[in-house]
Amino acid sequence: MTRPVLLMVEDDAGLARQLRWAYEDYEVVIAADRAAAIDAVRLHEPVVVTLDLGLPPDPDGTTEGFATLHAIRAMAPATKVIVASGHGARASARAAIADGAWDFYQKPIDIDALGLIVARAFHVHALEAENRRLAAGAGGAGFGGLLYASPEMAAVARTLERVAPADVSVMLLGASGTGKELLARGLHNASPRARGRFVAINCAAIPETLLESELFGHEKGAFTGAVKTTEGKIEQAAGGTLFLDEIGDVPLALQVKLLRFLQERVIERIGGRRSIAVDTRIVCATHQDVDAMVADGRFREDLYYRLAEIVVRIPALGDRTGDAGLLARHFVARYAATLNPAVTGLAADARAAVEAWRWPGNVRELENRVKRAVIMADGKLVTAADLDLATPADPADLNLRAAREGADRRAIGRALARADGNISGAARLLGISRPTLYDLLKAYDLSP
Ligand SMILES: Nc1ncnc2c1ncn2[C@@H]1O[C@H](COP(=O)(O)OP(=O)(O)OP(=O)(O)O)[C@@H](O)[C@H]1O
Repeated sequence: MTRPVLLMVEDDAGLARQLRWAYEDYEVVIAADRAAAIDAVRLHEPVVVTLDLGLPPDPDGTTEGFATLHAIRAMAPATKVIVASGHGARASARAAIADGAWDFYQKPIDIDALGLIVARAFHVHALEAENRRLAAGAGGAGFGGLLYASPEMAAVARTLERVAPADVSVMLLGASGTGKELLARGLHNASPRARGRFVAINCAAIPETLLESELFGHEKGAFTGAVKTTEGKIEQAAGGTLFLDEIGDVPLALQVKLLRFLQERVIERIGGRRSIAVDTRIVCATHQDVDAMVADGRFREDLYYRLAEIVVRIPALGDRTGDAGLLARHFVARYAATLNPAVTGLAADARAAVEAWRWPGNVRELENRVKRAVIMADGKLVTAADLDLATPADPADLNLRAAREGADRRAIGRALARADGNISGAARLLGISRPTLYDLLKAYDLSP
């Protein structure tokens, strides 16, 4: 097996000799200056680079080191660059990290300590590469386009992977912009129906009067304007998956028709007399509180049970540990490539702001903010101001508040899960009243 290349940019010949043999897990390549480093990056495409900031012709300063860092970042943005900071040079290490370095180590070098940092960098790079591979849907594995590092989303993905092969109906519950459509597509792609079509319909976006014909189709002459016979979405999804987005917006009269289809698996086009058998898998989604809708009669209970053989709750972006930062970096890279290639990453204040923001609009909001910020950015790094986000104020205050909120969210999430989404049950488990739980759900923008 070939060993991965570790490029070490080091101008001290004695130290370089020592480093060359220090790490047996890697093929260590040494470069003594910027030009040699750039050549080595082109030739070997190393995943991890260690970089001494003091390089000739400025061995006592950091200008050459920074120029090398920028050159590497421009050529290979995914490379993990670990910079060396001489004693008393923490400020330059911090500046290097703000400029896109991944980590730093203190000189004089401790071979074992540096080895750990390097090993971690390789590991993180491998995870990111795996995520990118999943995001690109390579090989049809995983859920196409889904990017996450959080345990919360990993659990969702595991559940969906498990239910994908079974022909059961799945209901995805989550706020707007949490990726429900992406997950529905992932479910289709991971199912035996992947060769069939994935047909999506947003039940909230279509006027009530047209929704029936969109779903069931119509015969020529069925109503004014029906100039030709048209298949509905249900028929189009035969052999594949039908994704009913915003199912909570389907009016009661149409719910009856939908239920009949789910029971008998046949449809009649509007104005038609023929029953047409359709074999399709139903995945639906809503941001609404369907339990409450069932409770007060706005959603038919019998239809709910047909649609919700498996219910999967999609956590809000703010509840996914570490995902906002990962997605922000992903969208910066994606949009910089086409909209503003000068942009190479996020400034420290932007990273802090991304972590602190609650993301009420979830991934869609994050994507839109980053896209706009990439266009607006003056420099190489997107700032908090470009994102139109406030820099988090006093970190101590913020942390305490965030910690309390985090604890509340976790407890509420667990109680809701245990009470199967039932508000009264969850409130009892939490030892609070129903109205208090409702207030908390609203304050934290959670859906039961
Ligand atoms: N985990 C993720 N990784 C990468 N992109 C994501 C992820 N989640 C969502 N997105 C992107 O965010 C946007 C919104 O996702 P999507 O349309 O699936 O959300 P939704 O929950 O169906 O929203 P709505 O209910 O408002 O229709 C899309 O551009 C999608 O590609």
